[in-house]
Amino acid sequence: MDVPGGGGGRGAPWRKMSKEELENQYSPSRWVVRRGAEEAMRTYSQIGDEATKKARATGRSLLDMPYGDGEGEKMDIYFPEEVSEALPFLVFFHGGYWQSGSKDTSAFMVSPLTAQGVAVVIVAYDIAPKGTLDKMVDQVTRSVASVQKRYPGNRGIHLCGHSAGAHLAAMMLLANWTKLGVTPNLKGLFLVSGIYDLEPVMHTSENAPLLVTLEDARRNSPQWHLEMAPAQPADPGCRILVIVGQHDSPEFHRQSREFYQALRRRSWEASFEELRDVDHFEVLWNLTQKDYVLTQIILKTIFQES
Ligand SMILES: N[C@@H](CC(=O)c1ccccc1NC=O)C(=O)O
Repeated sequence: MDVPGGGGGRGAPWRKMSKEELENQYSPSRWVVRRGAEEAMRTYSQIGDEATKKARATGRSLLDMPYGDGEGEKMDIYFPEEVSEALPFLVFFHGGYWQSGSKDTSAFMVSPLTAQGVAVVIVAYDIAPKGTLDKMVDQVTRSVASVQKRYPGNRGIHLCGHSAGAHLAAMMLLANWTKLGVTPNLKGLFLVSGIYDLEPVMHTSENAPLLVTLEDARRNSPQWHLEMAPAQPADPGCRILVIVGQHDSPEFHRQSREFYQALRRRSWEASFEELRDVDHFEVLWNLTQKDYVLTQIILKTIFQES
């Protein structure tokens, strides 16, 4: 099979990069502008940890709800004060290159969203080396189906993912819901600083615990499916917002832009947003703030459609 004709094809810029340059492009912490790499990562974990503690201490929640039989197949559900049968849901998948991160430190957006009447679900999945990419995609698919089964009267489910989590969210566009016996009421996707073509990542040190082969990479690349697989009908009721931070690396910008363009070519209702003056991590920790531009975009989108 040939490689995609677009940015992932033979002429893709990453194919001409040295090993060091590729490593650099796919190390988000090396592109932060306001602090050192380690400090940025530390601050990110700290803010995620504090936001999660706050969400668990102050609001109503159901923690560690199983969405499958596996030990790691759990999700935390955070509710707004107002009890309602018909809540809009936002389901979040954390990042960490499919090998770090946890639902227990990823409730960044819970407080500002529950305060406005949105139920927020933070999903755990088996990161590598325990989980493979296929396993993670399957788990995330079942978590979304489980939200729909548990709350059939929901007023729409929006998915949000950061970095590797944006990849998992984007893979939901290819999910076979019929197999799971339920079609989630998907209204939108917020894809934040994501990776949609996994092939370049396969050539970096991040692949050591993942052990992704070229076939795994393609099977699990939404970009590849959009460009190469037979066209699937786009869902006109599902809006997709592809978001990248100004200080994300040029390769992260390229991945987001090309995924957005591929979505548009396949008739998805997609839009693209570059967020001013934020790096790969700040974009997420800013979601703890109700006034942050992305928090406001998410709320506006959810309430326009619910
Ligand atoms: N090793 C990476 C860490 C990283 O990429 C990351 C960390 C936390 C949350 C998301 C991340 N990126 C993609 O999933 C780095 O050097 O930036």
